[in-house]
Amino acid sequence: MSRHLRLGVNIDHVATVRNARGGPHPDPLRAAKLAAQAGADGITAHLREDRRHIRDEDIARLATGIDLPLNLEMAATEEMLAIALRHRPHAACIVPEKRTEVTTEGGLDAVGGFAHLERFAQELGAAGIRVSLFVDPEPAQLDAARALGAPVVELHTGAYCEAEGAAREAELERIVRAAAHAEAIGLECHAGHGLSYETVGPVAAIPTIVELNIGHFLVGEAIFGGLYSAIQRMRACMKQARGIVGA
Ligand SMILES: CC(=O)[C@@H](O)[C@H](O)COP(=O)(O)O
Ligand SMILES: NCC(=O)COP(=O)(O)O
Repeated sequence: MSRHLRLGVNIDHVATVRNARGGPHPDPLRAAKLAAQAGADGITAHLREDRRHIRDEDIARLATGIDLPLNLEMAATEEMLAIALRHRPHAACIVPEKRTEVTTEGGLDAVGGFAHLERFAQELGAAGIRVSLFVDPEPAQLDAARALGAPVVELHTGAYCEAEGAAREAELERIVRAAAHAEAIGLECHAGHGLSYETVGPVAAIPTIVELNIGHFLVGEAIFGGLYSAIQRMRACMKQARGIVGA
């Protein structure tokens, strides 16, 4: 196993704060550059169809303005496919979207949506973009991702983070099993959604997970101690869980 666990910092909610006043501040690109200085391995941005946070011009600026790999989260729509093909991010993570949801409520249904997703996975992959599917930790979903030719899955950790006590342990067990299944069938395994200092450790300790994407909690913590320090503390939690000395 690779002991280094990559941290992708999701800067969506910097844009949420910016959009509250309609001006340019705070700038997600500036946040992305700061995240790089603080030790992020990548930047994640979700261009929602309703543009509630990240906007088209943010993706254009991130695609050329940062030295880190950009992971574009996108719904499987023609509009988003065209944007991804125009900007050619390092990776594209296909996510489900419901217009009225407060946040991404669950994973993509790669089994039921197989026929629809096939062309998106194929066209993104053919353009040299690393395709990832954001799925619930269910083996059948991983099998479908594999059959679609996606090299990567990102396991939705929202249910684990929201649960408490025995229910959280059960959700963690689902993630552990799914991560093992991902490795068994040759998929690179990422995880994310809702992770915090409190919840990150057990997920970071799963040896077959190689990347975590974390956003909302870090941006929230930035209010109290700054983004740089929030990222560094998250990084330390991840290293500690991975057994890296000096965390
Ligand atoms: C897919 C995912 O987990 C993130 O992109 C997250 O959804 C971003 O925040 P919102 O769900 O609030 O848009
Ligand atoms: N794909 C998950 C992600 O990018 C970050 O989710 P969150 O930490 O903002 O909930």
